[in-house]
Amino acid sequence: MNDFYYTPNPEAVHKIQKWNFELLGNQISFTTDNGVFSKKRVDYGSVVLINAFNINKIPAGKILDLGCGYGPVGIALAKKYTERKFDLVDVNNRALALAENNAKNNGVSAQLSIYSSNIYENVKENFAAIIVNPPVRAGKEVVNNMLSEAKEHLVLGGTLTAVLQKKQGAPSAKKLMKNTFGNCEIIKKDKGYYILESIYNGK
Ligand SMILES: C[S@@+](CC[C@H](N)C(=O)[O-])C[C@H]1O[C@@H](n2cnc3c(N)ncnc32)[C@H](O)[C@@H]1O
Repeated sequence: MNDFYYTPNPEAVHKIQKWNFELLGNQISFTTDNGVFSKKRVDYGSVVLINAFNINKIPAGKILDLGCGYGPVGIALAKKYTERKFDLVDVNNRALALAENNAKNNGVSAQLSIYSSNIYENVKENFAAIIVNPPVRAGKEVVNNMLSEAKEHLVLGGTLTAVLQKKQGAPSAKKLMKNTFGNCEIIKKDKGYYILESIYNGK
């Protein structure tokens, strides 16, 4: 059975769960299901990522939540930064339907465009920031493409912010980001999770 969270149509038997989680000072209600990533609580790496992301560092413009799952990153940021617009994309249709529903239930639908995309395939704009908790289980090629192709989808001064565990490839991801952008900083380390950030400076 296809029970992977990183495929378009997971076949896992549905098991809807509803719970609340506080992110950036807001109580957010989530509905999740089998066949999506981190269905019982917001992934710790995503929490560290959301908290480390600095909106004051980025230019004006939209933000891309790449591999949005059921939507915790984009929804938490939209709830806090009400003046911003976001695109949320994922390859998993079950996760996308949950993200739509979660956006509606938390009153942020108007700020979000949620659509299917295999990495950047259907992403047609350039963003002020791309934020990603990459699908390590989907393999290195997907993760590396998410990081290295980000450059083609950022406006000048835009940032790529990614979370990876040290033991799941953060050091090599840092090298890749440095090679691609000419810069990469570890902006936060927490329990083995590294938050990596590169700025697109036109080179
Ligand atoms: C580690 S999860 C993070 C999910 C969500 N951002 C969160 O914080 O819970 C990575 C996400 O990337 C998605 N993904 C996997 N392969 C993808 C691809 N080729 N293109 C777009 N998204 C993909 C998965 O379906 C999954 O939802």
